[in-house]
Amino acid sequence: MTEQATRIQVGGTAGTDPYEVLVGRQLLGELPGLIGEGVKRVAVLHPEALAATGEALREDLASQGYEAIAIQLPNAEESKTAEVAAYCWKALGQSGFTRSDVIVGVGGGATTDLAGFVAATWLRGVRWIAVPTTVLGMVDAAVGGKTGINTAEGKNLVGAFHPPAGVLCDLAALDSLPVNDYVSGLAEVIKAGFIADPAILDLIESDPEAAKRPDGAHTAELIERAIRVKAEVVSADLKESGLREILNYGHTLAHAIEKNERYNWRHGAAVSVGMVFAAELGRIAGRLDDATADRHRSVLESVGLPLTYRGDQWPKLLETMKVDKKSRGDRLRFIVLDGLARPTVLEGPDPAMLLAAHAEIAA
Ligand SMILES: NC(=O)c1ccc[n+]([C@@H]2O[C@H](COP(=O)([O-])OP(=O)(O)OC[C@H]3O[C@@H](n4cnc5c(N)ncnc54)[C@H](O)[C@@H]3O)[C@@H](O)[C@H]2O)c1
Ligand SMILES: O=C(O)C(=O)C[C@@H](O)[C@H](O)[C@H](O)COP(=O)(O)O
Ligand SMILES: [Zn+2]
Repeated sequence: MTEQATRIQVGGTAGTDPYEVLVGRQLLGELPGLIGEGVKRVAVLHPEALAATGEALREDLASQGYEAIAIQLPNAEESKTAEVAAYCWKALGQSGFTRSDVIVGVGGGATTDLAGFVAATWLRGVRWIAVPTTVLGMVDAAVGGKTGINTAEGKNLVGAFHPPAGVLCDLAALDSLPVNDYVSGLAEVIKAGFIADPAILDLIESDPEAAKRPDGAHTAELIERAIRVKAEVVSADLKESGLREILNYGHTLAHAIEKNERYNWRHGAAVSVGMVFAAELGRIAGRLDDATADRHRSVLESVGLPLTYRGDQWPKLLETMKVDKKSRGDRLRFIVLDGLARPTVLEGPDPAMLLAAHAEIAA
């Protein structure tokens, strides 16, 4: 039985299909409605860490009459590869998966990115539903239709825009999330605070310890506020022709760090360092005031997120940043702040400026 849930609408503008993000508890009763009529097969893609959850969901769907299969993926970034996508395509092919069948991705952002990518590519696109089970998945990855995998050259370099038919954020899933992964997700929540909704920062600063816990006083509000920021942006600009770039705040450097660490750093940890870098860049460019730049360090540190990265890696990071999706030709582009909740693009910054910003995050 579905309890009362918060419903946040996404899309429905500029020819895109609308869908809802539900936030609450015991939401799986909503799944059959989202799967829709005339569906014969459902594939549940889940990470190894959620083997029991994935199997329980498969059994539940089978008991409702679907031909349900579970496809187990490696945990975390190991699932975001061409090999794992090919493994899924094979499983779908062997089960006779057609265009009227449905994929359900249950897991963190890595799982939903991969599940969405498999849905986007199988038969050139089948319906999919996201059931995010991490903070980061709920507030960011499962919402907005960016799906994809990593390649040897960089993060998320192959993918497609393929929005889900619905997103079910069951807050109870967060109870089993390791604290390190919980905190990693807070980086994207804090990002939403800096680019659009400073009330998020106030809530975290009022009790950083509570912000790190699923039973914290403001957990649901923080998650819902961050989802609303994301929903509003992607509804206005699904394919990142402009406004959506603000969601990439901190990501230019973050993705380079993740690649440099062979994807063994959590995305949120890298985004934390990337936001400190972007704040320094904004400050050095004369756009961001000292207080707001310093606030990045204090709020990120208060929940235990990293602020620095190995200083000897700069040449490699700079090289990797050139294939960032915001780059145009040889020109690097960064999202910086003109002030709190005033994101903007910094085009082709002077190399000396980049080096100076790097000095501020170099360990
Ligand atoms: N598509 C987008 O718009 C978008 C946005 C932000 C991030 N992302 C992507 O999301 C990924 C990061 O996602 P993440 O931070 O959720 O990490 P993740 O998916 O790697 O999950 C972290 C770990 O937690 C495990 N896990 C997941 N849910 C659990 C639960 N409830 N209990 C116990 N363990 C659980 C996973 O198996 C994994 O080992 C990155 O690949 C990033 O690029 C995508
Ligand atoms: O949804 C977006 O747009 C974002 O930029 C959100 C980011 O948090 C997310 O990590 C996204 O996957 C990055 O996109 P990319 O296009 O830089 O790979
Ligand atoms: Zn991100």
